[in-house]
Amino acid sequence: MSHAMLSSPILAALNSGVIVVDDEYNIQYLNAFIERHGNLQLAGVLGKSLFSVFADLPEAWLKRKLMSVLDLKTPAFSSWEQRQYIFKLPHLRPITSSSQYMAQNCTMLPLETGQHEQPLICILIEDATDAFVYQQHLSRTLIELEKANRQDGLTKVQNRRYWEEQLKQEIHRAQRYQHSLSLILFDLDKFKDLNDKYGHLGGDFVLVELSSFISSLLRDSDLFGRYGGEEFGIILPDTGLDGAEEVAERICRAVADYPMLFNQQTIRTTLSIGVAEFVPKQHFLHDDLIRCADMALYNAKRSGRNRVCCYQAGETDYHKKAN
Ligand SMILES: Nc1nc2c(ncn2[C@@H]2O[C@H](COP(=O)(O)OP(=O)(O)OP(=O)(O)O)[C@@H](O)[C@H]2O)c(=O)[nH]1
Repeated sequence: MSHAMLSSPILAALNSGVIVVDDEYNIQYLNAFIERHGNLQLAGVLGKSLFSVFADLPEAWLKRKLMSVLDLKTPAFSSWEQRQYIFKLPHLRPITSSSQYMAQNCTMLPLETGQHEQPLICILIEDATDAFVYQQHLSRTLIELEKANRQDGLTKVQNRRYWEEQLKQEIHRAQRYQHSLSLILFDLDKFKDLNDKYGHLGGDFVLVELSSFISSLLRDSDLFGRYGGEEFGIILPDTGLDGAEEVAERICRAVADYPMLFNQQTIRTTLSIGVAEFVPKQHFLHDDLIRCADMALYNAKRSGRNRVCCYQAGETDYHKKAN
């Protein structure tokens, strides 16, 4: 293949990279695109090893690829999805991306040469940075959407739908592996009065503040969700009734002692908390566990609020809700 053909104006003007190497990986040609992005001149690298000119190439991998192109006389490919880039070339876009390097689709082609001429391989480098950045945005958006789908919009703890799904899964796990599992349900005391006194924004502020404060008191493995207006649930995997009661007592005391500053006013509130333990028996569903914790919660309301009540086995009905 003549050098004149390799340096045709079309190759020079191409908006993709072209590098030609021989069977010893020495550079026989590279076009203006590579000169520009790689900050080098063809004259300065002609005949030099590809691997000495481009430091950081995945040498063993690329040699294997190029060898197979020569041996099989068929093209080989590498897409940015498999390997973000082969040649460490900076991209020239004023865009924000997690990478400063050009994402690339590369094609390695065997070039037809005369029988007695040295075999050549052409490496085509297509700039795929736009696709890479678009894909990054898309993945980030999907992660955010997925998170939003699980979160309560106001308090950022799990929303009811997701939290109940978690409870079903944890019950399934506890059944299967005979693990203990407990549930805490709590409700803010006299929240209606708080709303009346500080306005709905004050009420919202308290829900957000307490959610964040209570989250900080829990283990990473505990699952905290908003069950309804001012009612929340915490699933405690691998925790029996005594352990759950201890956690509930700690939360109850910490919240009662937690002053919240809203519009230069200090707000204090308390919780009524019900605790129930999962009973590993057949047909015990997540609804049953919620019902047991709910009974205990209403007992806590009934017996004066700002306290923890545990569900006692055998209780079968709600005590009347306190006024
Ligand atoms: N600010 C605010 N208030 C809410 C929200 N969801 C529910 N509420 C209010 O919470 C109050 C709950 O009142 P009740 O069910 O009577 O209970 P309570 O006043 O807390 O009294 P006890 O539970 O018996 O201690 C209602 O006034 C609801 O409007 C919310 O997202 N933001």
